[in-house]
Amino acid sequence: MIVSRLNVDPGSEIGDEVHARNQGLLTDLKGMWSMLMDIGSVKLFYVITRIILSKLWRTLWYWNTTEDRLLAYVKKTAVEGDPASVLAAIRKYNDYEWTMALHPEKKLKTDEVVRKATPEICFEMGCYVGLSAITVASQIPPGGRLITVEYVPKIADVARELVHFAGLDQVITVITGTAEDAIKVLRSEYHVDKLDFVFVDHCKWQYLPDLKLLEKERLLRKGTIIMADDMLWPGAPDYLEYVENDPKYQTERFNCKAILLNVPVAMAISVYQGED
Ligand SMILES: C[S@@+](CC[C@H](N)C(=O)[O-])C[C@H]1O[C@@H](n2cnc3c(N)ncnc32)[C@H](O)[C@@H]1O
Repeated sequence: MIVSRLNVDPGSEIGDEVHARNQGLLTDLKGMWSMLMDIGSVKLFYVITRIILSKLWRTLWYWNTTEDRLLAYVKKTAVEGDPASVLAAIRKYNDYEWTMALHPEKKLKTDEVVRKATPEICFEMGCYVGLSAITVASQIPPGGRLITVEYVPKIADVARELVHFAGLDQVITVITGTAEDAIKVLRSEYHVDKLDFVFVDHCKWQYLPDLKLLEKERLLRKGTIIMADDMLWPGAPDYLEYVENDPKYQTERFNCKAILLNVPVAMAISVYQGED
């Protein structure tokens, strides 16, 4: 192609030479590109740029947000009143467009932990559209409940709609606001005495302060399970250091890989050993 654009006859000697040089250049470029892609930060930059550009394109084209599109997709494809089908549709939507919803391996681990623990009173920090909330709510025993907090009002509205669509209004309460503010009113406004299970998945620098606030408000009991996502990437090192070293917690890590980046990620699963 390049040869003909240069107006050189491909069959001629000069044509062959130009063609060979182009091929060499192409191979060099490919080599350089794959070398760059091996460098973690470049790969990270590439993946994030791709996600942002594809989201921007969709947002301008459809003139709505990722969460609006996800909600419409779930309502169109899932069965109303069936949490499993809502979860499957949210997951399927992730194949079309990246969202912040919990990745499949971690969802399975959450299923397992909650099923074994049979917690009645659960609290989540960082609801997003409710994938992890619906996951937890699907596993808790009858009569149990989950209070979840989402900081962005529009996203909290989508989560409420999805919870309603899944038929879980009686089980899940979505609070709009910060986890910190919610913790302060859990006892007075939501009649929580002690929490059996806590899922931590909001902004990483708030993990530790909010955990300490739960301790201070005496909302943890001996045996409360605290599951925290994104331990290694993006990472909450101060939180991990605390739950892995403070004798008030017994912690194990669940290691897996991030889907897009193929980098190691982990969840911390801690059991509170402190006083009630
Ligand atoms: C990683 S997403 C949560 C994903 C969700 N747990 C799931 O698996 O489907 C993090 C969410 O936490 C919310 N968030 C960030 N900081 C927060 C805070 N301080 N309090 C409550 N929500 C917060 C963000 O708006 C975002 O929707």
